[in-house]
Amino acid sequence: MTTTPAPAPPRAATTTGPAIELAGITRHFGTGSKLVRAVDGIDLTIGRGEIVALLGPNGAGKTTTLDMLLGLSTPDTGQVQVLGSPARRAVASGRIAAVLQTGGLLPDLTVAETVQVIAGLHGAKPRIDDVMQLAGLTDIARRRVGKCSGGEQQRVKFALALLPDPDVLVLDEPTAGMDVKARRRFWNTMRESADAGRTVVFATHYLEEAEQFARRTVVMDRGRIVADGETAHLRAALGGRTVSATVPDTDARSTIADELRRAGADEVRVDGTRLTARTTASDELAAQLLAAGATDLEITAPTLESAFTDLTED
Ligand SMILES: Nc1ncnc2c1ncn2[C@@H]1O[C@H](COP(=O)(O)OP(=O)(O)OP(=O)(O)O)[C@@H](O)[C@H]1O
Repeated sequence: MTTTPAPAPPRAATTTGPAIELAGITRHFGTGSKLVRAVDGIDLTIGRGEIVALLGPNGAGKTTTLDMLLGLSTPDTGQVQVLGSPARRAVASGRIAAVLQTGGLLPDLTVAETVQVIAGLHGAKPRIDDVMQLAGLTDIARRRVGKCSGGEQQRVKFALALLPDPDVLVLDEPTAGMDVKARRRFWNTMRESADAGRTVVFATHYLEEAEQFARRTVVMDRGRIVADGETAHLRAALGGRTVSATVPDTDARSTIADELRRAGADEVRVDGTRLTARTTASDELAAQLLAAGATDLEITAPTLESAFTDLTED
């Protein structure tokens, strides 16, 4: 039996309330001395249209969290709501879809055939052309999936996830194994999709992806959320900024370096005429250096990599 899908309601017309709500979620594996608390009490609310990076080291609990979000596993305790419904109902109605690390594609089908078969199952044939284009697959439509690179296969999975026109898209390390060019291409495509108002949650090990793509970053470690905020704020709030300048005047250089050390600035270094320090008062230090005749002033924010290391270190 074939069914014609009802036209999707405009995204803005769906009910109000958050896209995702996790309340008091826990999930463990094993027992006794082998007990692993993969998710150890997570509360997380994600609004509609937000793009959120879930960042954390191996084993932090990201995949376990996303699996519960997708109804693939059930929390031991706590509630998962997606667009106001239990996760499984949201998945069944195509309102949430995912690009996961696991889950194979059939290698003997071409890219176009793969998309057509799944579109048939979803009753989404009218969306095939749009989705092929959005996922950047038009040029490789006739290639067998088995001959596609890792990055191209991820784009095929992305296309399949877009077929039901989901409101929420979940991506678990979608660019793992892609080279820099493929990664950039993937995120450009994703950005277009997100601009259409979708909520996007992605787990990543690539810290620059969180910086470039997500306004909000949730950092997980050992099953817990250890930081949650605007990606730029998270970066700036942690560790201040590194200020570096050439200070030709020897007395001024050593006076400023001594003052910085007394004030508790980190990593105060003097290499020849170059003075470098990490401080939370970077504007004040920059003004002081310029007043002392400094040149070649540089101020750099820490990378998320170093912010993340600071956060997750004991
Ligand atoms: N099915 C399972 N059986 C036993 N332990 C599991 C199972 N799934 C996950 N774990 C454990 O739960 C913890 C969290 O794993 P999870 O895969 O959620 O982390 P992650 O943050 O996604 O890691 P990665 O970045 O490596 O994918 C890890 O210690 C992992 O070994």
